[in-house]
Amino acid sequence: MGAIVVARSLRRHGTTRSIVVMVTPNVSQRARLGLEGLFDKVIVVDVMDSEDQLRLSMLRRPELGITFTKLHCWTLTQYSKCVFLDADTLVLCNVDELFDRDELSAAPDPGWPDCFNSGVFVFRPCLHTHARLLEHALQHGSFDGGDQGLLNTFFSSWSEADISKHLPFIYNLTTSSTYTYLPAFKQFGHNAKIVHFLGVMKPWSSQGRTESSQSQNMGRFLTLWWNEYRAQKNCQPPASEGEPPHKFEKTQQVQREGAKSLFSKKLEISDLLLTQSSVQMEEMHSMTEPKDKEEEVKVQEGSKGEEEHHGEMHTTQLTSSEGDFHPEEVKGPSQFLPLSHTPVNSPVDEDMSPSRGSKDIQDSPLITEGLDNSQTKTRVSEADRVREELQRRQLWEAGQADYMGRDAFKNIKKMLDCFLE
Ligand SMILES: O=c1ccn([C@@H]2O[C@H](COP(=O)(O)OP(=O)(O)O[C@H]3O[C@H](CO)[C@@H](O)[C@H](O)[C@H]3O)[C@@H](O)[C@H]2O)c(=O)[nH]1
Ligand SMILES: [Mn+2]
Repeated sequence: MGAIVVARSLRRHGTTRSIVVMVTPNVSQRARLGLEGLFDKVIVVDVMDSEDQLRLSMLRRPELGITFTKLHCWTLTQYSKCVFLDADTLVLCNVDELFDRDELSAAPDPGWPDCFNSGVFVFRPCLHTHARLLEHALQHGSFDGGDQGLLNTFFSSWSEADISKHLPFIYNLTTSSTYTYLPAFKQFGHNAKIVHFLGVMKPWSSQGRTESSQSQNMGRFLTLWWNEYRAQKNCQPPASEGEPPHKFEKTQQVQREGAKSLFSKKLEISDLLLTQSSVQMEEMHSMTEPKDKEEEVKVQEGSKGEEEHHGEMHTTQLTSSEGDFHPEEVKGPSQFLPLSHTPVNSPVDEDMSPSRGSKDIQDSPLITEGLDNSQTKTRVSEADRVREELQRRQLWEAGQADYMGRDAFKNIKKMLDCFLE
């Protein structure tokens, strides 16, 4: 879903460069066909995993080991220069000027601004660099277990050597900036060129609940993301079904029909996902609905550049560790909780321990029809609990922690102690 949005948003803003996606072999044929309708090229690469579980667990993101797969981008030597975009980015305007930069250009990471964030970066494919990167990985590993730690120690002069390699933050505006530095976000946020939904909560996993100060800020980007995703549904199908793959149909009304039926439908996106009630789907719809005309995304007629490659491209990566992605089965904002990602680093108290929050539910099947009443109740209440945790995390991330209650210092300390042990 992320990769689709990246491609669509690049095209919407008239990129003249080729758009390429790297996928791993476990991405289904069907999903690849969907991607082929949008990307100039779908390139299959092997999974590379740092398998550095210790460091990744420090980051609380064990799933990020496979981001080593990104390193394959240096093998795309049919292109002379590329811009890598994470699959959780959304392009807000034409950013082709990024190709004026040189390797390795990237924006600061908001968590440690002397490191660059590896969700958006300019690089030059080169087999020699690729080999050196792998060698570096073997010798030194990655200090955070993911590609970002590795790339930062490899391109270690980034923070000091050449200011032209520092991309402005607006090329990689991470969503956390709304609560880490809200006044700056208010002052400069409207200049954003690429939004990056960094962190455990992704647009496709969010419930779209943005009641806090985030609602006017990130909620807007979330709306744009969903509009872009839904617009896409009307502009394929893939080449094999007759339609020119890159011809977009004019204007798309946001599709609403069908969303309610999601509840009883077993979706195959991942067995880590849990459907939610149709009532909440309705809520989600109203949250993501454009609030005013300005926010409405208009789909312009456009076509993929016919020119041959200019030796440059945008690239993004998609891997899927679980099951197939069937775009056509998703009718609107998804109502899924990414259980593997659930309450990672929000403060924990007795009732909210990660084991209760994720493991139990991970083990339970999807909510489906045909369960007897008591079973249904148990599972629904489990779903409620996970939902509650997710809401709590969102409030926490929006700077609205319940400091007097469950997010009290003693609970935070307990979690830190547990983490440090
Ligand atoms: O199952 C997965 C997981 C990741 N990815 C790709 O890898 C990227 C990075 O993962 P993401 O969840 O976006 O990581 P972030 O939350 O952005 O975390 C940070 O840390 C990661 C690990 O170092 C870096 O890759 C990111 O660029 C950096 O922003 C994704 O966008 C995808 O392109 C997949 O394709 N499939
Ligand atoms: Mn990312």
